[in-house]
Amino acid sequence: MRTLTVDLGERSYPIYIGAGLLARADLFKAHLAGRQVAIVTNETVAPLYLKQLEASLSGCELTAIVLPDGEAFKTWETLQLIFNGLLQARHDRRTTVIALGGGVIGDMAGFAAACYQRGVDFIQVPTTLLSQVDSSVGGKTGINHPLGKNMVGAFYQPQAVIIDTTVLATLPARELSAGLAEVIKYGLICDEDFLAWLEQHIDALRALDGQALIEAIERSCAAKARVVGADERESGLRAILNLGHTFGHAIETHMGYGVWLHGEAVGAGTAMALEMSTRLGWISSDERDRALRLLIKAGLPVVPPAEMTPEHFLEHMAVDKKVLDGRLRLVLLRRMGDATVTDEFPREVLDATLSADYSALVAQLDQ
Ligand SMILES: NC(=O)c1ccc[n+]([C@@H]2O[C@H](COP(=O)([O-])OP(=O)(O)OC[C@H]3O[C@@H](n4cnc5c(N)ncnc54)[C@H](O)[C@@H]3O)[C@@H](O)[C@H]2O)c1
Ligand SMILES: O=C(O)C(=O)C[C@@H](O)[C@H](O)[C@H](O)COP(=O)(O)O
Ligand SMILES: [Zn+2]
Repeated sequence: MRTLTVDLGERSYPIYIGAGLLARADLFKAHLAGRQVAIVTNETVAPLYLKQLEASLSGCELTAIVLPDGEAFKTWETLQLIFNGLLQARHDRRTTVIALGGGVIGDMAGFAAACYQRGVDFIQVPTTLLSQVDSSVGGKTGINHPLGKNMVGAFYQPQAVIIDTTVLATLPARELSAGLAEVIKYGLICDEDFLAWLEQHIDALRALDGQALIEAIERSCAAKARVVGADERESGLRAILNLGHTFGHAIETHMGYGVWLHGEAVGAGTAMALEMSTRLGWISSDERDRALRLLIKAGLPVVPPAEMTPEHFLEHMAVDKKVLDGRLRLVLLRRMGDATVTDEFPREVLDATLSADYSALVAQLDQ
């Protein structure tokens, strides 16, 4: 087992990474506030892993809250189902909420924990690659609004993150690729060595090689822990974790939540951020192409949806959480492995990025 720490003073917590950790009763029990535990999961994950987790929590007073599955259910209405489950089973302030599932479950269960009786403890047990490398770490919790992604939520840190890598065996290939978008993100924003490692190991990761997965998860979580430890509430540096997300969130909102997976939208959004960084002269077209090849090898889309016009993008991007005083701020690459958040770009470069021909960009890659 590998153990990392998210260093946030009195809110610091461990991230445990290893094969078979769902069976480690000792890890779970070390982080419970009291005897009451509410497991929040969904109708896909419950039949696969709920019994295993319940076995590790023997002796606890358990409630399982099983939600409908999908990004389209990351809503107020579903949040209310969590509160109904907690109240019906008379959960008190010493309850621990355990999120068992992907990022949708983790974000919602964390937000419910932040709100229930003004805050109860929670533990993240992420079961998708995306949630193991990104969403379970750092305390961003929340739900979507029809007008914008993750627009209602709270910063609320878990007590621990327990990552069992064996659960990835049942993850659909499309979801694995979506997770790789966030893994590649870390290489691009802050770790060029990791980017080179990913180029060497992308096939092994897609083939679910256990050692490669553990290394990718550990390096990703370490990068995220470093950034979050330096800027928990995104007053500056943390925004680099949003590479590709301003464009990507526009795609998710415009297409309807769940039509494009979050990781897929981040893949295409990252291609747009790479293109804009190239047009600004910050990275070369060879460097852009190198990153595009890796995204494609990971099984990700790098061409935004054909039905989205520049005007559609601009409309959705105007409600991005990084907008300040009406000014759009974007995460772009100054160099490979070095991201920055900036509002200093000519409007024409943004317009050119939004109307660029991404299919042509892909077509020239192999020529
Ligand atoms: N809080 C953050 O910092 C943060 C970071 C990145 C993404 N997010 C959010 O995370 C969400 C995306 O998370 P996601 O990609 O995990 O999607 P998800 O939670 O929808 O899970 C993807 C699918 O995989 C299924 N699944 C989960 N584990 C499985 C397993 N082991 N075997 C088989 N099927 C399994 C789920 O039921 C679902 O159908 C988005 O809402 C995004 O906004 C949050
Ligand atoms: O943890 C962060 O900070 C991130 O930006 C991670 C992103 O991958 C994630 O999608 C996050 O939910 C986006 O946050 P938002 O504040 O832009 O909604
Ligand atoms: Zn993301």
